[in-house]
Amino acid sequence: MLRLEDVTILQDDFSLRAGLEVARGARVAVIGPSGAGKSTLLGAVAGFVPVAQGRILWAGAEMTGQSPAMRPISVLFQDNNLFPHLSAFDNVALGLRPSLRLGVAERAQVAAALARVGLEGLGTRRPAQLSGGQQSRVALARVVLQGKPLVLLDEPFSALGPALKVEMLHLVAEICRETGATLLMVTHDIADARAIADQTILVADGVAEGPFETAQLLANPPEALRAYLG
Ligand SMILES: Nc1ncnc2c1ncn2[C@@H]1O[C@H](COP(=O)(O)OP(=O)(O)OP(=O)(O)O)[C@@H](O)[C@H]1O
Repeated sequence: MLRLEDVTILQDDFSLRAGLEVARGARVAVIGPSGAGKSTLLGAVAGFVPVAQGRILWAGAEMTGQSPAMRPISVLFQDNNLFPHLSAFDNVALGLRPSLRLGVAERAQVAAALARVGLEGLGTRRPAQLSGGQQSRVALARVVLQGKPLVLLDEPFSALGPALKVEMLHLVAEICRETGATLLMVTHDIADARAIADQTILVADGVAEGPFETAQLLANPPEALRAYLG
C-alpha cells in the first residue's frame, strides 16, 4: 500500500496537503485543475519534490527523505526521457545499468522488455528513427524492465493522437495487471481515467483527496471537479 500521512508540500507560496492510501495493485488517475498540484504530488511520491511535513510509506516502509533512485518507483514523464544519441536498446538498458555494461542474461531481459511493448527487431534504432508511439513504447519498456512495484505516469502520452494514446494506456494497464504494479497517472483527460483507472485522486484547492471510485466521482462530481469539467 502507498500511504501519505498528513503530508504537506510547500513550493514558494504554493502548498498542497495530502492524506491518502492507495491499495497495492490499484490503478489510480490523478485529476484536477491546471496548477492544482498533480505533478507536485507525484514528484513528492517519487522523491523529486521535498515534503515539508508528514510521511510517505510504501508497504509499511517509510520513504520520505529517500533519494528517487532508492524508491521502489518507476516514473514516466511526458517527454519520455529518451536519450537521442542512444539506440532504443540502450535507452531501455539504462533502466538496468547506467553503465550500459550488460551481461548476456541482462541483454536478454532488455530484448524481452522491448518485445513486450511490441518493438521486437527495432532495438538498434535511435529515437529519431522511431514514430512518436514507438518512442513511447521504448520509455514504457524501460519501466517494464525496472519491474518496480509503483509506477508513476505524468501525462506520458499526451503528445500522441487520441487512438494511439488509448492504445498505450491499455498497454500500460495490461502491464500493470501482469506485474501487479500499482499505478498513479496524472491526466487532464477524463476519458483516460475512465479507460484504465477504477479509482481517482482529486487535486484541487490545495488538497489531494481520495481515491474515489472513478465512475462514482464522475457521476456525482464535487464542486471543484464540476468547475474543472465545465
Ligand atoms: N519548482 C517550483 N517552485 C515553485 N513553485 C512551483 C514549482 N513547480 C511548480 N510550482 C507551483 O506549484 C503549483 C502546482 O504545480 P503543478 O505542476 O504540480 O500543477 P499541476 O496540477 O500538475 O498543473 P498542470 O495540470 O498545469 O500540469 C503551481 O502553482 C506551480 O506554479
